[in-house]
Amino acid sequence: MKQLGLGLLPKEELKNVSPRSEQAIAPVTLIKTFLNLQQQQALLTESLTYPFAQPMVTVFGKQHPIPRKQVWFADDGCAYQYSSLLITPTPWPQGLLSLRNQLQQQLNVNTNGVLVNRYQNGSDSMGWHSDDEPEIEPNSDIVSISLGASRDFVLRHKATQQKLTITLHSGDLLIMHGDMQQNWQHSVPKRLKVSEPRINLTFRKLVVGFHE
Ligand SMILES: O=C(O)CCC(=O)C(=O)O
Ligand SMILES: [Fe+2]
Repeated sequence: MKQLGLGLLPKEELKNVSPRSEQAIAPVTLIKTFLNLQQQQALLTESLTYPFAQPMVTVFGKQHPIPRKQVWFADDGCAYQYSSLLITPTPWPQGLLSLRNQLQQQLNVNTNGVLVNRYQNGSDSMGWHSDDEPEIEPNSDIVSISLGASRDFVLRHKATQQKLTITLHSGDLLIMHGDMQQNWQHSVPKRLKVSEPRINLTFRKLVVGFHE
């Protein structure tokens, strides 16, 4: 298991920033190949049974389907609201429950829900956002695990617009630390050359009973 610090930015990101010491360091930790090939394959197979939906959201007064599919698995009392959608929890499938326990044991991260996003190919995407909904336990880490196709995950600092791109490969785990959502947005931009599907799991800790 190799752990990378992400304090350094790629060269092209440096050219407009002076002096160097002004750069923010994104509060993320990347653990490459956290899941072995066998675990990746088992979860990809399990994901074929997940009840994915493609809800409509309102953007600038117009209704659109989100550009990907998703499902929210969580404990009782953990409904999740974002983009005006209130999503009630679906019970955990076995593979994700085991993975949640693995995160608790190996990383000491305690979660009670996982948002699964399915990007059919590089035309599917996720726009700029922060995961800063009020039902998320304040300052909790969000653990993101990727399966299938590699995709770029882009961070953008809210104040300076500084960008950082991390390519997430199958089996990689990225921790978005508690203070990240306050200062940074993130996105998964379209990548039209990508033809294979990707699954992303974001394990979260919600305040139980928030929407009750
Ligand atoms: O697909 C990804 O890597 C990011 C997903 C994400 O940002 C989210 O579910 O909030
Ligand atoms: Fe997010």
